[in-house]
Amino acid sequence: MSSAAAKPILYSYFRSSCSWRVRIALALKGIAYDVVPVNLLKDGGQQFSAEFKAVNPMQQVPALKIDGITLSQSLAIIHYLEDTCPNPRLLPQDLKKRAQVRMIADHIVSGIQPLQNLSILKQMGEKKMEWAQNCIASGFQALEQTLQHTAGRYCVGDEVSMADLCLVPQVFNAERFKVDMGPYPTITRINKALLELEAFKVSHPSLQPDTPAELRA
Ligand SMILES: O=C(O)/C=C\C(=O)CC(=O)CC(=O)O
Repeated sequence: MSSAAAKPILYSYFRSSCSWRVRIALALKGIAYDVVPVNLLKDGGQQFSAEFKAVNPMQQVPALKIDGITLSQSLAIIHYLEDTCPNPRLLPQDLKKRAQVRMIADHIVSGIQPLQNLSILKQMGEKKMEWAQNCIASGFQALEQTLQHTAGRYCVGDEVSMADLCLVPQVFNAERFKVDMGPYPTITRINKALLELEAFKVSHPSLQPDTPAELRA
């Protein structure tokens, strides 16, 4: 069998929001894969090991070995899955809606999550919680307003899109960092609707092979 036919391998950490985005895409598209867990806290962070650096020089999860290449950066991975496995589609056909999906995804992926990721929080010491709350809250204020124009049942209209794959893991982080979700009724409603879908359930941080027993669903 050629490497192109091998099952993809996802390097993942159960509660990494970026890993979860990719797990949702794989689940929605029905792509079977094996998980190699990378524990971001253990041994000073397994992402910094020489072994993992050889897989992903960026020393971050997720990374996906697929079709003979190794990809990192969750949205680049999701776009590859979209290009190679277009059903169900995660980008709307309508070009304006498509741009709105990308706008929302980028807002979360570039404008919120990197400000509250592990490497930044480590440098915040005691201010960690407050910092994460402020970054997520200011990002969500903008997102709430944006969604009031774009949302149907989901972030953009009534079809699940890449924006939704970014939203749900970011709300999980917000809850983890005890952000008051009161001011974001649209975000809360869409998150709830998405969590009813099977692909969002099976990929949830509480159900992963590396989820610690005390956090398992
Ligand atoms: O505290 C830990 O268990 C370690 C890391 C994470 O969960 C992942 C992140 O860096 C946050 C994120 O996904 O945005």
